[in-house]
Amino acid sequence: MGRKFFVGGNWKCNGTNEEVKKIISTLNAGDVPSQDVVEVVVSPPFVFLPLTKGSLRPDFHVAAQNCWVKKGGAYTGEISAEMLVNLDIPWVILGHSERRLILGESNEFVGDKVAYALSRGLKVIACVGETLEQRESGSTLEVVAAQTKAIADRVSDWTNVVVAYEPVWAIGTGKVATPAQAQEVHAELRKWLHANISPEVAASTRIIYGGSVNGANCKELAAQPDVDGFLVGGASLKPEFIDIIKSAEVKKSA
Ligand SMILES: O=C(CO)COP(=O)(O)O
Repeated sequence: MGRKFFVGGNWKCNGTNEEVKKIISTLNAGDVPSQDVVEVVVSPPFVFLPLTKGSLRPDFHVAAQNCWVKKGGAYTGEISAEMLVNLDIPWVILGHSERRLILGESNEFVGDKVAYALSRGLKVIACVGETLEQRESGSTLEVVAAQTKAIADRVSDWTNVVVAYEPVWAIGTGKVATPAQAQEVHAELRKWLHANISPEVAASTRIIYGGSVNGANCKELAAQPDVDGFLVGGASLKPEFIDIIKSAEVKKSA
């Protein structure tokens, strides 16, 4: 089954109203491959979701960066999956390492969030990835498998899940994983899905890479057989995000 290339832009906690408008107008003017070739999803901070959704070109979609683990209610400061659905926001990023590590979200909590968001009809970009210490101690595969298992234990339909492999040591550091390093973990993750879920889910689930992706390194990464796209942080705020979207062409000609 063909996996459509996927490029997500995670704006994280950045931007003013004016800056967001500027980013959107750059994106809207960008010459990119068609939706048959690449799926593009940008993720502004919550407060800019309506502005972004209202002014972004229709072939690009919008994601929230997080949502609450269950139905909304007395949870001060949280945003529920229901609210995102109500605003017609189709996607949500869950389990980003910044939330796992800074806000203490456990594998189980992230798994619960993914399951709840999917149950409300959202599509999920579920993030996994090891720290430098974990990589150096040789436990990368064990860590990403445990993170993925906590999701798999709670989710039966993977149609609306994109897995983002984001090694923590590569995020915001300028220290991108080599194409071989990314390919190795992506292939292992796919093997894990094959063995623990099904051959169909392994073949059809997109596994995208995140961590210091930019306009210069994206093509080589995109050429790896198990790299199905990117989740881009810093460079998604810049015009080079368009070049990263264009790296989908590498797949088309492969
Ligand atoms: O965390 C990331 C995307 O979610 C990656 O961030 P950078 O591209 O800034 O390294």
